[in-house]
Amino acid sequence: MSDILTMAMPKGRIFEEAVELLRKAGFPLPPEFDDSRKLIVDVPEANMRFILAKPMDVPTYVEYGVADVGVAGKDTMIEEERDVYEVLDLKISACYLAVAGLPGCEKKGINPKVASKYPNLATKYFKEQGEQVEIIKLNGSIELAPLVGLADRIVDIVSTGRTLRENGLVELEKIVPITSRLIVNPVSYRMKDAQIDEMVEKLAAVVEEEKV
Ligand SMILES: Nc1ncnc2c1ncn2[C@@H]1O[C@H](COP(=O)(O)OP(=O)(O)OP(=O)(O)O)[C@@H](O)[C@H]1O
Ligand SMILES: O=P(O)(O)OC[C@H]1O[C@H](OP(=O)(O)OP(=O)(O)O)[C@H](O)[C@@H]1O
Repeated sequence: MSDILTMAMPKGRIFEEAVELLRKAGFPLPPEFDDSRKLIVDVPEANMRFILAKPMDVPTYVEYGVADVGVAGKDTMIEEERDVYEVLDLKISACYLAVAGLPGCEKKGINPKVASKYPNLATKYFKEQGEQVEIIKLNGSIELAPLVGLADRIVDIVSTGRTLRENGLVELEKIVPITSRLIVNPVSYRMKDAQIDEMVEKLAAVVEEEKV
């Protein structure tokens, strides 16, 4: 009998799509899984334990090895720069990161303010662009910042573009496309290689099938 495999799952919007993908790949996740408030769910039928974390924290749980594998948005991977392997693009929860602001905001003066939930990513991006900016870290409702004069521009996720549109903001530059990834702790990959390879193969087959 092989060891139990612990998987860190992001709560919130990625969760549902990730669960669907796992079920399609043949992992027998019980119906209670879908709307439980439990943070640790054992699935003995799959020889797995699931831990439910805040999306931005998934790479941390995997880096420290309390989870062998995890599902993480590419945005969190770029922001957190954790020491984990990214083994598969699950192609779920697609969106992108962009710079946005009020029309005309790109002409603002020296050291403009940029609000974001992704301070490391935003710092790196503007450095690469050769532009000096002041980053203001916010935790949500990023689009509010330029509307009330807290920031000149924002770096945030865009999906349908509805939040930008309904707040009179315009997209200035696309930074990077985002999807969720299967990530693995490097030590777990050595110790539980057969189990993890099997999981990657099963999920990769479903991702391939789902391709349009
Ligand atoms: N429209 C979208 N807005 C935000 N994130 C999206 C969107 N579409 C896909 N994602 C993915 O979902 C992840 C965020 O999920 P979610 O919004 O549930 O968590 P959160 O940012 O912690 O939200 P909250 O703080 O509101 O709980 C992002 O890391 C990104 O990879
Ligand atoms: O392009 P759209 O389809 O409008 O999606 C993008 C919006 O969704 C996310 O916010 P979320 O709903 O997670 O709330 P938050 O601002 O509190 O993070 C993101 O930060 C944008 O605000």
